[in-house]
Amino acid sequence: MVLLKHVHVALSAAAAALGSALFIAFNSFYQRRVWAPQRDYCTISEEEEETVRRQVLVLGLDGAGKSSVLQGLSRSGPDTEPRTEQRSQPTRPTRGFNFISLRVPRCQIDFLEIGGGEDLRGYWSDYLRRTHILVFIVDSSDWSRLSVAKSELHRLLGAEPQLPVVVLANKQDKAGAASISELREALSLQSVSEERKLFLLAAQLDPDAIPKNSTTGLQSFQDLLQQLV
Ligand SMILES: Nc1nc2c(ncn2[C@@H]2O[C@H](COP(=O)(O)OP(=O)(O)OP(=O)(O)O)[C@@H](O)[C@H]2O)c(=O)[nH]1
Ligand SMILES: [Mg+2]
Repeated sequence: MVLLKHVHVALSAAAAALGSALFIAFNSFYQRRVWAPQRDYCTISEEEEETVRRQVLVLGLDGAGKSSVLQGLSRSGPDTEPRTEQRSQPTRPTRGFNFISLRVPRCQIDFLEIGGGEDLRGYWSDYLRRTHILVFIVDSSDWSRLSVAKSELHRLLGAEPQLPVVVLANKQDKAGAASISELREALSLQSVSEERKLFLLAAQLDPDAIPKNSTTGLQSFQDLLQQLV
């Protein structure tokens, strides 16, 4: 059993590594076609080729809402209301990685999610070095695992002391969800050095409520990232 578990973890790691390599190769090869919020696809002109690329690493425990956030970002432009036909699709646990690219003025932001399952968390820090911003997503209603989220977050903070961090307090729509001030305390954010750029934002991506209520927090999140990149 132990051997099988090791083989499984090794295979997951290999899949994540291979996935990342393919992701980089794919992006280099197809960098002339990127998704733009206001247009379906745009071809980058010579002038636009000076656009900088930034990587945002999206981490957090399994089920926190990482894939849902990426899906939400790819569905809504800067000021578009969610449309009925753009209802979110159910997400599945990410077993390796997941990515999207967003085009904002003068910048292409590559979002890379690594799955949050226990067997994948050990590989998170391998991806920090190439990252410009860390987004750490927390399920605000999952009180029983806030302490695990806290240790994982502080492990990452310790590994990259300079990296700007955005903590997204997701699932604010759920009954009993921790408030922003409760999360600041539960995640010990007050102990983080004042020199680090650290932000705590609320979000709610309830797949059933989104078409009715466009206040998901994703717009503020995207605006903040644009400021940081
Ligand atoms: N009520 C509610 N449900 C949410 C919210 N965000 C995500 N979910 C649901 O939470 C579940 C897990 O979301 P995912 O986006 O797959 O979570 P993940 O962080 O990508 O998980 P892994 O890929 O396993 O690491 C899905 O059923 C989502 O529909 C939210 O803000 N509110
Ligand atoms: Mg996922």
